[in-house]
Amino acid sequence: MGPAGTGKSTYCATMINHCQNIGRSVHLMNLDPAAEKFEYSPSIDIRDLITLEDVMEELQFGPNGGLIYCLEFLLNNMDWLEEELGEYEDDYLIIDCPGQIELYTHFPIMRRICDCLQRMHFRICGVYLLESQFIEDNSKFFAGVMSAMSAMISLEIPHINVLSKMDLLGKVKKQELERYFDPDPLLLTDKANASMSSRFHDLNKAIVQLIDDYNMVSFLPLNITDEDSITTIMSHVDNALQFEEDQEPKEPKDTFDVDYDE
Ligand SMILES: Nc1nc2c(ncn2[C@@H]2O[C@H](COP(=O)(O)OP(=O)(O)OP(=O)(O)O)[C@@H](O)[C@H]2O)c(=O)[nH]1
Repeated sequence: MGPAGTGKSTYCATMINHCQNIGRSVHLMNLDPAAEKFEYSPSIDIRDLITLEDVMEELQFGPNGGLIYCLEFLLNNMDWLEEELGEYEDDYLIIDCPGQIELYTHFPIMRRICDCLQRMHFRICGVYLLESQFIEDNSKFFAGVMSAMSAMISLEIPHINVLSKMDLLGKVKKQELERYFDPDPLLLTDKANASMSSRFHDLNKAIVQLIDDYNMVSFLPLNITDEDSITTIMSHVDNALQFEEDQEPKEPKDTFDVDYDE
């Protein structure tokens, strides 16, 4: 998951490549009805069920409304997904999600998709990508972290934050960068305060406190050409999936239905 253009499809391709190299059986599932091309062709593809282009053309929806419609359509046709998933019981699926963050933050759509997958006994781990450039601007970083936190809270699945496109961060000093991998909340607040009017200092402090309470300020760096960073992310995903396996089986909560026409 993650905002548009943050590198989700590239992440998926990198991870699939890595999994294939270490001999894991892995497949790509595409949940973006507007996706155009992939490095690996998806084994399961929402576009086989519905495409954004068709919805926009036939129902005269705009791109965002159309996307919501497509995912609602998927939710109303989960037997299609169940059938597609039938043959992948013991394999890893990497799910490439759309970049509209409202799907994770306030629409319950992704939550309901996760609930359905859990009912089918899949264990799920969320990986949320933010671009490394976010750390060059503190307020941008806060906004990104809060969108990641919002996704974590609404999906209620193990959640890993990843900083993508690390190769583009040439100019940032190493020590400054490390601050974001295991950040000190006080330093983050000071840095934000330094560039903002004193009117916002209490707000900055409260935000940093909140994101620190949820342990959301920690990020794993992803450099797609660096095997170590890929292996580290993979091992966090493995730990999260193992954690899920060790939990008592739980009946996922039913989320409320929303009438989008209204
Ligand atoms: N330099 C650099 N570019 C990257 C990296 N990852 C992705 N990109 C580029 O960023 C652009 C967007 O990458 P995608 O992987 O398509 O991003 P996405 O999040 O799937 O995009 P949407 O599905 O449109 O939201 C592409 O031009 C990629 O080549 C990276 O690690 N480094």
